[in-house]
Amino acid sequence: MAQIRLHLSAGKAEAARVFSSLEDEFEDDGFPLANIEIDEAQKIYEVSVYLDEDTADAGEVEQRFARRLETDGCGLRPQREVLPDIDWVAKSLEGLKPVRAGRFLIHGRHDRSAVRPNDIAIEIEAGQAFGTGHHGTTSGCLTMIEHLCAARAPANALDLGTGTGVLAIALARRARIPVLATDIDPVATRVARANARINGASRHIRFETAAGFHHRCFAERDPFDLIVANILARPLMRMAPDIRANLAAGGDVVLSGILATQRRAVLSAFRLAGLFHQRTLWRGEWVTLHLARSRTRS
Ligand SMILES: C[S@@+](CC[C@H](N)C(=O)[O-])C[C@H]1O[C@@H](n2cnc3c(N)ncnc32)[C@H](O)[C@@H]1O
Repeated sequence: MAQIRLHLSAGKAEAARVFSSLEDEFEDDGFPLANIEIDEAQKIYEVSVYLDEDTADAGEVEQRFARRLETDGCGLRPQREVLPDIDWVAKSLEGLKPVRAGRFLIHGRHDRSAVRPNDIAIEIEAGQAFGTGHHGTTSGCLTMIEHLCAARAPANALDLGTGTGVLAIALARRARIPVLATDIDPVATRVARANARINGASRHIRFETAAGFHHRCFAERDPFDLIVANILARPLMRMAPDIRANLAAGGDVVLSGILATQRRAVLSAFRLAGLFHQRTLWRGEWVTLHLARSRTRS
């Protein structure tokens, strides 16, 4: 349904006074009001009231708006704009188009039709946890997982900081191996567990809430031949010795959540821990790193 916006522009103090007067006038009617700075340099503000085009008494509302301005608006004249009818649900989903990374297609429920025959499709709804595939760190990890799985199949993986569980699900679906997926945030662990169920990956993945490596599940499941951790540079650097200690001989590590400017510092911290750079993927300002226990593997 189209909306009508009645609006006027004024200086800061005048706009605040008009806005407060309109709040008094319309507070019982529930019409949305806004007072937004539209010109920072000249300190010009725009005060608006929004009403649906089919509001029964739209004409009367417009007259009340104009009357208020006559008394409290120093003769300011309102303007009227009809806003086009927008499908807000479709609009909000536009930013969440399916994401491809290697063979993986990460998509929401509304985009099941985008799945092609050879895709490994993972359905994730944007919600309470991080990891819809749209962020460069997640897509970097997915691409790196695809690359590693194609080169040498891992047998026992860890997804540290699982968020929505997207990387754990990708590993389970791609390599059909046991995955331990942990997160410091119990909400994320719950969301990830539900996502694994939706994506038919539950039987491969064990989810635990844990800060770093502080949980007995690591001792029960290590050593891992693939550790994926998309967290942030500083916590990753702190955890470098633990990551190394939980990695099997010949194992691989994929790290992300690292800004390009932090890449050298992260590589140094992990070199000190005995893990060596193999490859970097660049996604905008973010990098995803592949490290291994040997200097020489590709
Ligand atoms: C950037 S998100 C990554 C989510 C998902 N793995 C992805 O790639 O999209 C980082 C996740 O790590 C979790 N996290 C942060 N610090 C952690 C820690 N010390 N131990 C475990 N999880 C942690 C956060 O709660 C968050 O869910």
